Formats: sequence, structure tokens, C-alpha cells
Amino acid sequence: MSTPDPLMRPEPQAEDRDRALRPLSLDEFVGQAEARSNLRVFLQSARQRGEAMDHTLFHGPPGLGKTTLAQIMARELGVNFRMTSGPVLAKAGDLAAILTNLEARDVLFIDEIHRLNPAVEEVLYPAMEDYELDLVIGEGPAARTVRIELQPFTLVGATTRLGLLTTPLRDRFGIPTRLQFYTVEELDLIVSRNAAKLGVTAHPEGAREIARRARGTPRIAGRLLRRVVDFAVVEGDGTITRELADNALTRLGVDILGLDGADRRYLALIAENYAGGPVGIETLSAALSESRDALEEVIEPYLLQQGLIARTPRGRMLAQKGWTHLGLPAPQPPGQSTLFD
Ligand SMILES: Nc1ncnc2c1ncn2[C@@H]1O[C@H](COP(=O)(O)OP(=O)(O)OP(=O)(O)O)[C@@H](O)[C@H]1O
Ligand SMILES: [Mg+2]
Repeated sequence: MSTPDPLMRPEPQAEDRDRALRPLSLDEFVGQAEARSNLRVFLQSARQRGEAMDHTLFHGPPGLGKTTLAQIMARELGVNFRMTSGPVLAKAGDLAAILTNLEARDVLFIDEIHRLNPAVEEVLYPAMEDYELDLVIGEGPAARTVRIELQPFTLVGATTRLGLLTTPLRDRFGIPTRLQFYTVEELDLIVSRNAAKLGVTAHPEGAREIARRARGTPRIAGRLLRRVVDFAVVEGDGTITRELADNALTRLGVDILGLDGADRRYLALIAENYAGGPVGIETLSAALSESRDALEEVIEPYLLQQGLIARTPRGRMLAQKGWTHLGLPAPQPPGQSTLFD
């Protein structure tokens, strides 16, 4: 898959230094007000009853804080945090080994849980429901099943693709939680706090400019902040002013709505080659040389949320706001004519 603008792609990268900026408690975690206030209740209840918290599923676009919230849960529960991911668990035995090593009330985090192998998923069902593991020992006629009791634990799953989860797995999560894009105000607070953590001075309008152009995503806000700091250090006096942020972001190819080159190519393709659509996702994927998954998981959610495009049964369409953003006139709806034609 080609990702031409790594700066603006919200997926983690090897060079990601997100860790230093990661909030460690629910109080420090900005935004997601509804999810946060519910989690606060469930966490406290589990603590007071001395029981494992119910299994929790976080879903939503990349970089909105799923992994961060899972870590915060373990911390607030005062238990161990064990982390793995769907594609890593190749065999049922891999998961069994992890499950049997959990201590009472531990949090087991499975990232990309929609990519679990079906054989591994089967092991998860009784583990989630009854804290039991059915293991087959031996082969052929000598094979037998042994049941192993597990410590009660909390499974926290994360996925960018809720639709790809099987129904039985989805149904076993007592606390499904959707994460939303952040508002500019929330991102502003995150950027200001992160600037302080990095020891740089940001004017309020400077922080606001970065927030406005962070695509609703804290991971992108963190990454843009670091790049703007680079410009501030090298070309300014180390202070992030609005003008400096605006200049730096424009030079990085981030436009006033926070769209990057890949986003704009997506919009321009629908406008220029397909007269605004509708156009099918496979066609877009081929024309842009981006995988369908990348379009659906990374590019489209924000464009939809911003009202730049619309999803219809016949494909994607450019919305009025999309035409305006590209600086192009929207075509007249069929059957309507202007005064001059
Ligand atoms: N609410 C928040 N407040 C402050 N920083 C946040 C918040 N949410 C996320 N972040 C920052 O954004 C970065 C990305 O968050 P995180 O890794 O939790 O996203 P994710 O949803 O797990 O992404 P992915 O789907 O790619 O795994 C983290 O380093 C964290 O510092
Ligand atoms: Mg994550």
C-alpha cells in the first residue's frame, strides 16, 4: 500500500514518539466525554466489587486513543496490562499461553481484533464468557479435551473496522465504545499541553492553528506539533506563533481543513474524472493506487465527518462542501437550468 503523506497518516510509525505524550489517567485524557464518563463508572464499580471489569471494545478511526484508553483502564484498575494483536496470534495455542498466564482481573488488550484467525477466535468465546479454556491435547484417537479454569480477566479489543468483527465476538463485549473525531477545542487543549510537555512556548493562536489542521485526530496533532516545533527552532525563535504554524503547515502540504495530498487527490479524482460521482470504492482504489482498506479506514471517515463527501448505495459522491473546498463550481443537478443557458 502506498501512503504518500506519512506525516498526515494517523497510523503509528516506527519513528512515532507518541509515547512521551500519552495521557496516563482518565483525568488527563481529553475529549470523548461520553465514553470517558461511562468508563469512569464501570471502572469504579469493578474496583468496588473487586471483580474483573466487563470486556470492552473500542472502535473508531486510527489515532483517536483506543490503545491509550486500554492502558489507562489497566492503570486505573491497578492491574497488569498485557498486549497483543489479532494478526500476531497465529495458533490457538498462542492465545492459550497468554490467557493461562493472566493474573486475576488483568487487562488483556488485543489490537486489530478483527484480524483474529477463526481458530483463535473459537478459543476466545468460552474464555470471555466463563473464564474457561478448552484445549485439545494429543492427536487422532488419543486426542482428548481438557478444560482449564482461567483467572477472571478483562478483554479489551480495539478495531478500526467494526463491520469486520463476527457477530459472536461482538456480542461478547459488554462495553462497546465508539470513539469520535475530536473537536478543535479538544485538540487545542491537547496541543497546548503537549507543547508544555515538550518544553516549547506556543501562543494560543499558534496551538489553535495546529488543532484546526489535525484532522480531528490527537496522533496527527502530536505529529504536526513536532514538525512545527522544528520550524520554530530553525527558522523562528522557538516560539509557536499563528503565523509560524500556518507557514510550516502549508509547507508540509496540510491545507486549512487539515487535508493532505492524498485527501485532496481523492476529492479531485471524483470531481474531475467522475463529474462528482457516484463512483465505486474499487474504482477509486485502483485510480489512486491505495488499498480499499486504506481508503475506508483512514481517508474516508474524516472526509465524511467533514461533509466533503457522501456515501450512497451507488458509490461515493462529492458534496457541495467538497466542491467549494476544491474551488470548483458544483454541477447543476439534472433538470435544473440556470438563467443563462
Ligand atoms: N484524548 C487524548 N488526549 C491526549 N492525547 C491523546 C488522546 N488520545 C490519543 N492521544 C495521543 O494520540 C496518540 C495515538 O493514540 P492511540 O495510540 O491510543 O490511538 P489508537 O486509537 O490506538 O490508534 P490505532 O488505531 O492506530 O491503534 C497517543 O500517543 C496519544 O498520545
Ligand atoms: Mg492503537
